[in-house]
Parts: sequence; C-alpha cells; structure tokens
Amino acid sequence: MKLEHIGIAVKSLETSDQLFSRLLGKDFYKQESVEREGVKTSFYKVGESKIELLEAQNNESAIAKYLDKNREGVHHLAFGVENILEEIKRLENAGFQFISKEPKVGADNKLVVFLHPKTTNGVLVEICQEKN
Ligand SMILES: CC[C@H](C(=O)O)C(=O)SCCNC(=O)CCNC(=O)[C@H](O)C(C)(C)COP(=O)(O)OP(=O)(O)OC[C@H]1O[C@@H](n2cnc3c(N)ncnc32)[C@H](O)[C@@H]1OP(=O)(O)O
Ligand SMILES: [Co+2]
Repeated sequence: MKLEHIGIAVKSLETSDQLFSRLLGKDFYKQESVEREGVKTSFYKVGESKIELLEAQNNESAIAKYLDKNREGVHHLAFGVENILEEIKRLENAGFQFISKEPKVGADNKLVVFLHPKTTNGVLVEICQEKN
C-alpha cells in the first residue's frame, strides 16, 4: 500500500492551479473530469505521490456538498493497492465500512472505492488500484 494521492477540494481549479504550480514549481501533468463524481481534477506529481485538486462541476458533486459545509482544503487521502478486491475483503474483515464496495472508474486510470469517514477516524479514505 502507498500514499497514491492527497485530494484537495478547491472552489476554482484555475485559481488553485496557479497557486500549486507556484508552490510545487511545476505544472499539473494531467487534467481530467470524472462525470460520475461531478468533478474536474488537476494532478501534480510530488515524489512518489501526487496532489489531486478537485473542483465541483455541479451541485450534486460530493465536492460541492463538502465545500457547502467546509473551507477549501484536504478532502481525502488515497491509498494505492495492488489488488483492490483483496483489499476490500481485508478492510471489511478489519471492521471498516465502505460507502460503496463496488470499485468504480476514478481519475488517472484507477479503480476506486471509498471508506466512510465515520470508520476511519474522520478522514475520508479512497482505496485505488491501477486499471489494467
Ligand atoms: C473518483 C474520482 C477522484 C479520484 O481520485 O479518482 C476522486 O477522488 S472523487 C472525490 C469526491 N468523491 C467522493 O468523495 C466520493 C465519496 N464521498 C461520499 O460519498 C460523500 O462525500 C460522504 C458519504 C463521505 C459524505 O457525504 P454526505 O452526503 O453524507 O455528507 P455529509 O456532509 O452529511 O457528511 C456526513 C458525515 O461525513 C463527514 N464528511 C463528509 N465529507 C468528509 C470528508 N471529505 N472528510 C471527512 N469527513 C467527511 C461529515 O463531516 C459528516 O460527519 P458528521 O460527524 O456526521 O457531521
Ligand atoms: Co481521489
């Protein structure tokens, strides 16, 4: 398992891209929209890990709802695993609760599931695996 990315909820990708490019001294390597999640993302490589900036594309988006109640900032931690189905079994046996147990297509060529923050010490956790 590795820290695959840190997801940061932002109001404006354009504004935050300028800030993070200045902060990291590099531009995003990819921008991608995930229709199902109603988000547009920018990805920045930071060593072995990544920063994922997320802007809501509609009011139904989890990011929109999050920003209705919270200021911009760290939204989730994503852990990369070799086999997401095995990891789901291990985590379920370990007592963690999933928002949905069915892996879905995420951004940056991944399959993703999310654990509910009420079972992860208040931190929204994404589990992701490279799509073959
Ligand atoms: C997949 C594309 C991309 C990728 O990397 O590939 C992404 O990362 S997309 C990221 C955006 N999508 C998601 O976050 C999907 C999973 N999230 C959800 O399903 C919801 O956001 C959920 C279930 C975590 C919360 O939704 P809900 O409608 O229940 O919102 P509430 O405001 O009522 O929150 C309930 C409860 O959870 C706490 N909460 C909500 N969001 C977070 C968060 N990001 N981190 C920590 N805690 C969170 C909230 O404070 C409430 O707690 P309570 O004690 O009940 O007040
Ligand atoms: Co993510």
